[in-house]
Amino acid sequence: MTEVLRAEDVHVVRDGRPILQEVSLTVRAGEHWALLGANGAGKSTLLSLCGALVHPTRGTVEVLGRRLGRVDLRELRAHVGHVDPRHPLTAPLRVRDIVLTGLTNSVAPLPRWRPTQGQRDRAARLIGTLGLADLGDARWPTLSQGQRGRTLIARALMPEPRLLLLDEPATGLDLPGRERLIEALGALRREHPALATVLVTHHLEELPAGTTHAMLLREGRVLAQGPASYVLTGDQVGKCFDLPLVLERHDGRWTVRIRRRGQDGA
Ligand SMILES: Nc1ncnc2c1ncn2[C@@H]1O[C@H](COP(=O)(O)OP(=O)(O)OP(=O)(O)O)[C@@H](O)[C@H]1O
Repeated sequence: MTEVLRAEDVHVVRDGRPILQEVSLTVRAGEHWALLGANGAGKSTLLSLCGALVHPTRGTVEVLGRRLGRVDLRELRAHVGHVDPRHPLTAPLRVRDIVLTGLTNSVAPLPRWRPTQGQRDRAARLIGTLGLADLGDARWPTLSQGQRGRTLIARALMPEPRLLLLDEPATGLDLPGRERLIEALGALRREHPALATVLVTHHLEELPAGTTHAMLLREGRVLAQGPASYVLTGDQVGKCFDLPLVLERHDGRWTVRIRRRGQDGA
């Protein structure tokens, strides 16, 4: 399968402090990675490297076959969908216009830029896939947090990226909002089988059933990585969060709870 991302022996140092150490990761087309770890473990820093937002201090990162440090990061970023929960939009734009700004990589529509009919059709299809078909004309300030998140995912997909990065996309969503997001990610994966995704979260309940791989980060180092069913066990996730945990998987989704003394064989 085609590699979309390869990080080798990456170190990131900030203010003289190691943030990531000896991190290697390869993501291939069609793979859906979960990046898990406690607060401060280095997840967002690793996602920034994947999105060509920062350079490693040491080691190599290749995004879509191009080595960071040898190519124009801005040009490379245009080919990676990065869903930023802090999207700086305040204007009351309509959902369909926000989604189209994914093509110009701008917060607001560019003054003289006009989308083609084909681009409009693609925006409408993505809006449908993300479960927003009835909201194409709705304006940003009237959207719920979950609807905003799904709008931004549709926006990130407009330029047909091969890699989609999601930083805690379910944060702040209520239960229906979270489930709609997970459903939309499932639909996306079915409709775009070659798309690769990397999703950062603290919560295993937020992982879609289609998650294929996982990486556990602890204090800037990789604790475990590989196929999700191998990595996401009570023992390994427990080490990651420093808690005795019991993990269960039903219909592809995960639940987790603390293992009580005297229960579950402890
Ligand atoms: N530019 C920076 N300068 C100094 N320290 C930084 C910088 N960026 C991140 N850090 C530190 O690096 C560590 C890892 O940060 P990062 O945001 O990658 O962690 P995270 O796993 O995403 O955490 P969270 O779950 O809290 O979002 C933290 O201790 C953070 O304070």
